Amino acid sequence: MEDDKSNGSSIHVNGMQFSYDSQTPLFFDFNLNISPASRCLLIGANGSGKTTLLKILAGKHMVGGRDVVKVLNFSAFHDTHLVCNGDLAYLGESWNKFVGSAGEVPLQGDFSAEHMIFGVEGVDPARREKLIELLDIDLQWRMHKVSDGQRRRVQICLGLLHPFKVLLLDEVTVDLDVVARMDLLDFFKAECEQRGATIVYATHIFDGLETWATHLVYIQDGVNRKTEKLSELTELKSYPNLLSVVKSWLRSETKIEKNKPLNPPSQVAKSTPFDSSPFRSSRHMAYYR
Ligand SMILES: Nc1ncnc2c1ncn2[C@@H]1O[C@H](COP(=O)(O)OP(=O)(O)OP(=O)(O)O)[C@@H](O)[C@H]1O
Repeated sequence: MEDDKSNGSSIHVNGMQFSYDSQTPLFFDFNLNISPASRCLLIGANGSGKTTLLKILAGKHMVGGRDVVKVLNFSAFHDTHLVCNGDLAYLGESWNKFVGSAGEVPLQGDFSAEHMIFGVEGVDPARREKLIELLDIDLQWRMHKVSDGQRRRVQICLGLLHPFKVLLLDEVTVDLDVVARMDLLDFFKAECEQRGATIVYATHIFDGLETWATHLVYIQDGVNRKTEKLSELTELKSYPNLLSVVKSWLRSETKIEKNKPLNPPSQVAKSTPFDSSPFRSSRHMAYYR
């Protein structure tokens, strides 16, 4: 019988292991629970594993069996309807390099914002209008001629057209001006409060997030160091803001790394016959979904 420990979590990761190719595992026995309707910040130094974790949660890497990485109680990788029906949405790397692509091959063309946004089928017209207005998109924009921030707005709009249940954001506000960023954060907050959506947001920009986020997950070198409600974060009482708290964590992290490695040698990957199996963890398979 299936052992379900997700306890109603929107996101449940149980004993996850993941490594790129035959490298030392980035994640080793990684666990995570994120409750419905939470707005969770994913925090960590450069290279700590935030993007990789979000991609795994988005079903882009096949990791472990069906019960290791679960979103809305389904397997993030195997249950493809999660992404197809829009319940699970991921907004990650920008279109700066690839306006459109087939795998890694960029497709070049003259697309208008209107062409892209109205090309998405089954969308509630009122939601579409609201997003176009919120993101201040000019439907006549030619996608190969607009600025990075304008292109990013169209990308965000496309990603939000369907009313997601779980949204994974990998630093999507970096190209946006301050007004667009704050409006978007307000929109996300309303989506969680009104529809019970869950958001995980990886960022290095903490401005305005103390009152926006409900939870925080802090990872260091693929290790879940802290999962906490923001209201229960004791450090926020002794530091002026979240930025100072995170700065103190990352500074002390450098000292830990200098003194001892986080992963004991026993956790370092050994080459096994499974490495050459087509069923090992693989990012390549995700390109064909
Ligand atoms: N395609 C890849 N192949 C091999 N190693 C990779 C690949 N992508 C990421 N890594 C490694 O995995 C680790 C985690 O990278 P990841 O991009 O998840 O970090 P991050 O926390 O998102 O960093 P940042 O804050 O800089 O965006 C890094 O050490 C990185 O070098």
